[in-house]
Amino acid sequence: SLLSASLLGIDFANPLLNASGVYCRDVAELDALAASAAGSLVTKSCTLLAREGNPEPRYYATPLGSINSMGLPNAGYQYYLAYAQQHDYAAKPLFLSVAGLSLADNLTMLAAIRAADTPAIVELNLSCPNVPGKPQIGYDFAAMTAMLEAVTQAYDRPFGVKLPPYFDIAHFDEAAAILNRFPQVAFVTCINSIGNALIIDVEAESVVIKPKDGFGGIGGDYVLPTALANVNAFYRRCPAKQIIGCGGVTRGEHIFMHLLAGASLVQVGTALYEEGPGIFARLNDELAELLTRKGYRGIEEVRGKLRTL
Ligand SMILES: O=C(O)c1[nH]c(=O)[nH]c(=O)c1Cl
Repeated sequence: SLLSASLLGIDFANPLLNASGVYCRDVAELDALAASAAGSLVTKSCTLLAREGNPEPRYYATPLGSINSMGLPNAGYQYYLAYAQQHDYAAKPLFLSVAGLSLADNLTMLAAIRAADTPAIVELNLSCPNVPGKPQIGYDFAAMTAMLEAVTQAYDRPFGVKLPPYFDIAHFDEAAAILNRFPQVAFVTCINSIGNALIIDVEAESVVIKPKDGFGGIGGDYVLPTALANVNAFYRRCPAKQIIGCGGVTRGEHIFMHLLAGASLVQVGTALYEEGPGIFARLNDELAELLTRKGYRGIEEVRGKLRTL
């Protein structure tokens, strides 16, 4: 139908899902997403052991978006694997986001996920922490290569990677060249939050979140152009892979932009946090109205059709 989407040969009723980390940390939230108009859902990035995460306030929203330094609070990978094993895949697909604190942790989690033999699709979060003092994995190309070499040995199913935003053409080139060495990396999710931003409250003359002296990843309106550029950069450079867009979606026309840029599915983070799962019905309606007004019969006709001048 009009909004039907496809990834890894799997059918989706529509291209929308949550961004990992938003509205997906416990069963109640995951069940609410499963019951919503979202075409699929992804779990909070998990670690080997459960984590409380950073002290609060660790999330703050402004009229233009959000800032967070959650610190990977999650119930531990077995919790999300158990959820994946009871999920009704006939209703909608489910993604498991994995963000091990070490390569060893990722290998342990992926081996368990593989052994469970669930239909869940793995999204490997490369914005996970690296050795202290070194940049996150997504910004350490040697570590990223080593991680993918080890993961593709341990996990023999197609999976995807969640990338941080890049801002330099040479970085798009280098990151894509690494990913293209791994055909098993079947999709790329662009982008994670733009890291280490700082939001200031003038009234209080203060930062707005407690961890890291107020430094945190931003999402929302702040990041839409960067998200679209990363979607299109990897769409152009990775013709054998699919792209999941993430960043800056608050209205149907933003989903349309992500589709034009090359996205097959589109994730919603900050706007979902602020509006709740009802947002998916609104966004699907707005997207359907836009597609119909423009004479499209399906989102497949839109994907990657961005014109240049
Ligand atoms: O602080 C977090 O939990 C977090 N926050 C983000 O904005 N992206 C991530 O990938 C993670 Cl893991």
